[in-house]
Amino acid sequence: MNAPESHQNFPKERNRSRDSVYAAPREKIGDFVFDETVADVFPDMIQRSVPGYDTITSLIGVLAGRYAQPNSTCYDLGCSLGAATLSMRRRLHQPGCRIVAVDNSEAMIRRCRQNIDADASAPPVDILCTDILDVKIRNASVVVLNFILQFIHPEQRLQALSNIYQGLLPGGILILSEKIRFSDLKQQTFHTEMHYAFKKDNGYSDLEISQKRAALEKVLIPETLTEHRERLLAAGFARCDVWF
Ligand SMILES: C[S@@+](CC[C@H](N)C(=O)[O-])C[C@H]1O[C@@H](n2cnc3c(N)ncnc32)[C@H](O)[C@@H]1O
Ligand SMILES: O=C(O)C(=O)C[C@]1(C(=O)O)C=C[C@@H](O)C=C1
Repeated sequence: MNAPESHQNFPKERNRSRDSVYAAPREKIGDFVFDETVADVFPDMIQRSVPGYDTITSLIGVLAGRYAQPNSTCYDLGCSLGAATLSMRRRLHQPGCRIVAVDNSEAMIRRCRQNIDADASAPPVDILCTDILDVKIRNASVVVLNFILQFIHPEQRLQALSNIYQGLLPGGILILSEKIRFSDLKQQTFHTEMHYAFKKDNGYSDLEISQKRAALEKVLIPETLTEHRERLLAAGFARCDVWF
């Protein structure tokens, strides 16, 4: 398939707005929220902030094409503008498959609907504006959590994963992407510095990086790979493999 060079999982006409949400100095930094301002620039923001985002999102579609089962449902939980939904939709060839895309931000869901409407792929998509903790997962062959578990309160994460596990068909998969934390201080410092360097290289200023970091501090709670692994096994998953 042809993949345009940037924001390849979003329709072209929604690619243009550049993220300058944290560019101007702020007296007080409130908690980060997925509101209209963020939704407007989201394709640019996430691509310039998350190393590997486009590759991961494209490969979610490849994984769905491989693991989706006929007459089953693929879930995109915390779908934002529908990038993972579109990536899966374009690669699902199994008969009777549908996608359920869920996000609790109205600003995101409104734009997600426009993106799905503008896409001509065949599998039906249901778009729900609700909390992923309130969604009963049923008859699922593929469930995607692409950079969203990190925004769920840590005490609610086991419940979220157990709910997903209970709704998965035999042979079904959960694809989980997260920003991770390292328990070794030197390793954590190295990765933090690399992440800042990535953002600077993508045109963010020191002020933008530090103001956004302050806004995310209490909202995006990363955990170690071990914590994720142990929780996935506690939720019932038979195995947990790092694929990227
Ligand atoms: C970093 S974005 C996810 C990116 C998206 N999955 C993608 O592939 O482009 C996190 C999203 O999770 C949503 N979110 C956060 N907490 C949520 C919750 N409890 N229920 C539903 N959506 C939630 C936010 O509104 C936001 O759109
Ligand atoms: O960790 C950061 O600094 C980020 O910017 C990451 C992150 C994310 O992983 O969701 C945070 C919020 C935005 O939605 C885009 C990217």
